[in-house]
Amino acid sequence: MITSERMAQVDANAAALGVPRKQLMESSGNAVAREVRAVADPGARVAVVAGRGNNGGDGFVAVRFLDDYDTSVHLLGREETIATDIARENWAALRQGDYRTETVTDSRDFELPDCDVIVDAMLGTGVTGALREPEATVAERINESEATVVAVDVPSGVNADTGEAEGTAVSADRVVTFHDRKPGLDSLDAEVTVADIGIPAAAEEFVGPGDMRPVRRGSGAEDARAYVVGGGPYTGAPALAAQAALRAGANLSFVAAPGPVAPQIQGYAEDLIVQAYEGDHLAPEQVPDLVETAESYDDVVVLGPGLGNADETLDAAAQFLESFSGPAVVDADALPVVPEVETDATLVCTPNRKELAKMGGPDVESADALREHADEIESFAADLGHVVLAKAKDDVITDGERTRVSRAGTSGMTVGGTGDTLAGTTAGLLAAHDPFESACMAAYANGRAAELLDDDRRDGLLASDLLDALPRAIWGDDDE
Ligand SMILES: NC(=O)C1=CN([C@@H]2O[C@H](COP(=O)(O)OP(=O)(O)OC[C@H]3O[C@@H](n4cnc5c(N)ncnc54)[C@H](O)[C@@H]3O)[C@@H](O)[C@H]2O)[C@H](O)CC1
Ligand SMILES: [K+]
Repeated sequence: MITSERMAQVDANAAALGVPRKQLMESSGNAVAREVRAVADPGARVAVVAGRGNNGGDGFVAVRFLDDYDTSVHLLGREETIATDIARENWAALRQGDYRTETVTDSRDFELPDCDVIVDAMLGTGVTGALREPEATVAERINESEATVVAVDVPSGVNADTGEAEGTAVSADRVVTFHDRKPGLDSLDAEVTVADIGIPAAAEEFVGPGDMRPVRRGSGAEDARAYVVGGGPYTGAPALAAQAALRAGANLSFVAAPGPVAPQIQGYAEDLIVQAYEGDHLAPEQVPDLVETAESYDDVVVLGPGLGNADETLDAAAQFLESFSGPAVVDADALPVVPEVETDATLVCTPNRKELAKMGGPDVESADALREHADEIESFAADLGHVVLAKAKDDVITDGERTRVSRAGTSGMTVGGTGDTLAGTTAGLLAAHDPFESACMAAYANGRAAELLDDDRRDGLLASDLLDALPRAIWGDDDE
């Protein structure tokens, strides 16, 4: 099963892998023609009713594969209003060939020709709301007709994700859908064929620019705040994480740190708000205040960077997670406590290979081998009940059901601190997005930031260099 949104992501990933959407459209149209062949013999009359989006484009392509049929193409709308280049190019191919085409701007002028098969290519996954005119009237005509109706991707007017229609919708005999089943098709009274359109498996397995759609298309959180609980023995880690959160869209980034190191953390960056607590390391007595602060401002917490592993600190980390119920990224020394606690918090855990083993996850022999253990990491995340972003050369991201791999990155990233920027980036995204998707996007963005700097930095990359490149990596330079 695949939702329309995930389909759009996979489609963009395929384009980045060298299989552009026009090529997919060619396969889709070919599959539609195959379906027509299954219901009618050569010579039969086939009317293709096409909309102005890519669903219509699939219909135009199908016509070129049906030269031994008596085809006619009915474009709903003026040709200047065809919405995409690839659909327009396929329309032009018909116009310049010897095909029967007409444009219909007023539904009152539309007469469905006598035909044996109707190809419904009016609207696919791009539908919003009830069918407008002329589509609504044309859908009624199609439904009154005796011809066999083959719908392209989804019957026009039906929401592919829910199966619901807000107004009139085409009632199809058959549906040719692409790549994978759509959740909304199961409830329909139609025979559904899933056509393989040649999307590379890598477009689904690997995180790509398409996976960045939630952040690139959506609006960020109104009031995203990050709250890094870190520092003590180390000061750079919390500063990097907190700055990365700002780069990933947080409006404010706080660091709660022990008094003696707070000025040093502040000294790295004027953009941070550093709040000092008593003592030289995190201890249980600080926890109630920290939890209260984080919860009262709906902060996304980053727990771990630079905390160290004093017994008291680990106890405090466990207590924090037991009483906190918001979203949090857990990293570094705080990771091993996660399996030991009962928590209502929504966690994204970001272990490296060694931290993964310390958490009770699979013991992976080398950083290069992480991906081979993806199934075990998935089961581990399912048992844990939290998202795991296991970081290595290839990152494995899983929520126990969905698992993806991010290959983005460079050899320069083995330098210290890149895990801290990853944790902070995850937090910045987690304020506005689903935890699994945030983890996928953060893994891709952190690696992509390094790729953007690779010409200048090579193996001399610093984690702090990533901060500058993160916004471009997140909001895009690599779209189709
Ligand atoms: N990988 C893939 O998913 C592929 C899908 N293909 C086909 O493309 C369509 C989706 O195309 P898209 O252009 O995004 O949308 P539509 O063609 O469904 O419609 C857009 C078009 O319709 C107008 N519109 C929206 N709502 C309404 C309405 N209620 N009434 C009237 N008009 C409406 C809107 O303004 C746009 O102009 C997918 O289903 C597949 O068939 C690719 O060909 C192959 C890869
Ligand atoms: K359709």
